[in-house]
Amino acid sequence: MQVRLEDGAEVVPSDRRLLEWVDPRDPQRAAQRMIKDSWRVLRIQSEFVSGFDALENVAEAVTVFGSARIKERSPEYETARDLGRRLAHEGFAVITGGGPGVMEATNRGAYEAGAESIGLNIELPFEQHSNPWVTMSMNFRYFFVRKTMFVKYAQAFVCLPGGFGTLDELFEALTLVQTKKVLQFPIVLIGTEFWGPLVDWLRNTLEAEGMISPGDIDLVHVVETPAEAVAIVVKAARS
Ligand SMILES: C/C(=C\CNc1ncnc2c1ncn2[C@@H]1O[C@H](COP(=O)(O)O)[C@@H](O)[C@H]1O)CO
Repeated sequence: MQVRLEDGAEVVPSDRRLLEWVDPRDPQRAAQRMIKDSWRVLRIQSEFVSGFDALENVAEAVTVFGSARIKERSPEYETARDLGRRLAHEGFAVITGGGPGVMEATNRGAYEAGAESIGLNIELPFEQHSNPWVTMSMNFRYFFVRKTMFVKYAQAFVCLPGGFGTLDELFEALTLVQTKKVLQFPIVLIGTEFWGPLVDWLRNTLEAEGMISPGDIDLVHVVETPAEAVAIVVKAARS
């Protein structure tokens, strides 16, 4: 499943091939299609099978999201590393996207503390390696298959500051909890200054305009430190 760069060219990831629209009126494009979408389902199925098989014996785990762009030795990196370490000390495995930044730092903290440290990587159009701080690594072709694993094998989500990827993962989790697809699943955001304005907007705009129910906001816990985040996760998991 590894993505390679061929002569510097971008490799087309499987997700893009699946999502691109092929105009059936254009015989040339239709003929160029390497496999039909219907047969692509078998590849998707095999990715679910290998994910379920690899992860079925994971004990209590917490999935951590956050920016792929923060650098080693930055305060944000050290916060994520501290989070990984603290989760490990409480007996949790950590699951991340397996990439750089927050993912690497969290895996590193857990790894250094002797816990199971799982990286669920994703095929991207540019070369992508798993960070080295994992005890188990998988590389997924499809975002939606990988996201299923993030939720299914975790007892909670913790989000550190991040960009589109982190927001996507956060709001997917929120929707699943709001619609009761998953139960008893704490979602904790670390960083009051970073997340505060977003939560204010959720309250003052979404809730005020009736786009979410009163109480939906309570699905997210905003805290300042990894210690506070871990306390929430532990309380929920042990209750
Ligand atoms: C852009 C950079 C690296 C990309 N590599 C990634 N590897 C694995 N997972 C990733 C990567 N980029 C995004 N993700 C997922 O989204 C979240 C972070 O995205 P954000 O936009 O940075 O917030 C993260 O939790 C991953 O699951 C830098 O070299």
